[in-house]
Amino acid sequence: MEIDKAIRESDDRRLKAKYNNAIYVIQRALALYSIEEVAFSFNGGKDSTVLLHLLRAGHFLHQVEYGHSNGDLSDREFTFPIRTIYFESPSAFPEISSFTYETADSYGVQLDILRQDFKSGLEALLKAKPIRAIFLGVRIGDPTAVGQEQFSPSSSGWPPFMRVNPILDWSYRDVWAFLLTCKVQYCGLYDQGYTSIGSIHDTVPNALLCIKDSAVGKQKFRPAYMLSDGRLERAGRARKSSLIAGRVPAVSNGLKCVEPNQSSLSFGIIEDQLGPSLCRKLHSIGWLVSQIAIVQNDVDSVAEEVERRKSMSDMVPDEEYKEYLSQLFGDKYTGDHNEMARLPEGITELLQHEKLPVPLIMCHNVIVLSATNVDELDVQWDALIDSRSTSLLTSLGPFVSKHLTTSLTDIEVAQPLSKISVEFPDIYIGCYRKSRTGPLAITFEGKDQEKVEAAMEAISLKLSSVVKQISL
Ligand SMILES: Cc1cc2nc3c(=O)[nH]c(=O)nc-3n(C[C@H](O)[C@H](O)[C@H](O)COP(=O)(O)O)c2cc1C
Ligand SMILES: Nc1ncnc2c1ncn2[C@@H]1O[C@H](COP(=O)(O)OP(=O)(O)OP(=O)(O)O)[C@@H](O)[C@H]1O
Ligand SMILES: [Mg+2]
Repeated sequence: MEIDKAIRESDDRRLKAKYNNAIYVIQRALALYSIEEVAFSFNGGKDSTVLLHLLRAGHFLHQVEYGHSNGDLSDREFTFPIRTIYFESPSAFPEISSFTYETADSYGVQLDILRQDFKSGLEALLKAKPIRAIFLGVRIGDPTAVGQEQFSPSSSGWPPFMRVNPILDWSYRDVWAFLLTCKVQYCGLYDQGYTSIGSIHDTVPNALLCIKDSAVGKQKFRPAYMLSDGRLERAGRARKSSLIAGRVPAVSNGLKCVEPNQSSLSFGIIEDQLGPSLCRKLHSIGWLVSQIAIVQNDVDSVAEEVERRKSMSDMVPDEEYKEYLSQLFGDKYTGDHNEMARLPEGITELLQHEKLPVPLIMCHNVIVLSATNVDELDVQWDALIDSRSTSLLTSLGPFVSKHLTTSLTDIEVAQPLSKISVEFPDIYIGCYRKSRTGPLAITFEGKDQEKVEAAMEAISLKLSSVVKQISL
């Protein structure tokens, strides 16, 4: 089986682990349900293309395991036995529709075409067929994945069936690693900068892949697999709603910051001022920021990112917060603002302060700051520090920083520095050069002043012995 062989021969250990897990889920589903009771929801997108090939491999391995095949069958002799449904829509990209049909043809997939909306189509299908489980190419970053597991019953209000999500835990990189390793065809739109494909009305190529072709003066895009930050996969998809513009700009659990993309921050149209400002503030009270994430400014994207950082449940309307908003907006308080009152379920505290028109939100170890500019951030930060009601902020002492400069080259300082960083594991050592030929500045940061000074002395000694060796 060519897919199984390609993965086994690859030396990408992460991909192998993801593949094995997905195959395990598929095989469990095939053991739990008969072949007539399962269906595959295929739409020609990259995730469902991955799933198609996983299902081909999973079914093949299942057959071998149960002794129905000796494993010698050529893949093309194999008719794909799982009922496959495609919800065809007039607003689908023609490239996606034709890829879906062509792929089905190539792999012996019999397509059941449904032309209703998802819910009505599934209701009709489940009445007519004994289907009990449906395979979907949903992944954890998708807005619809929130709260789902690899086996998740359909939601209430939907006909009853089991949603089986074998690639739920796959990242954007995993998807591309699989498609490229297995050398399978995918829809050509992904080579034109599309990174996630919805309808023709809400999808454009991902601006992060744009290359300006100066000769012709028109835009060109790199292929989807070149997008380095998979979290921005949906940057080419229009937002479902613009209900909460300006809300929830910064979330920090002490080590990570999430910043919704305001006014196309992520496209470089405006300069990010909140991120650096918040980093400085966190640093001043002893926190290190290890990551800043920029996400779309909508409820789903923020919830997903928070979910990734700290497992937290769905966004639900919060009455107390709604009350604050209605006081703030008075008569202008509309349905849209109701959306703004959606907070993560399991919220632990609303942090009130006289200087804040609306309280800050704290959920477990995540603090949500709702500033839209640096001035507002200052006010919210002061209120947060002032209240000191969170142990997140109180337990840490500030950093002590020292630095020295040297005219030695990077290569000459590399070895002494790595020795010192082993000797002083709790001191953060960094290097930077303001210009390529200028002196190298070495910074030392830590909570214990004596240790910072000891590390600096130790490196000075080591560097001066390098200088002596050079001058000898
Ligand atoms: C086979 C299948 C099963 C689905 N099951 C559910 C479900 O149980 N609950 C739900 O809220 N949406 C379900 N959906 C809808 C998807 O979550 C859908 O992608 C989402 O509502 C957004 O669709 P849109 O982006 O096309 O508007 C299902 C869709 C498909 C194709
Ligand atoms: N029109 C459709 N017909 C059948 N299944 C669908 C349809 N739209 C979505 N699905 C199912 O939902 C899954 C998730 O859709 P989603 O759009 O997130 O992924 P994709 O289309 O496979 O890839 P991409 O994120 O690149 O668009 C699909 O993999 C597929 O299983
Ligand atoms: Mg899609």
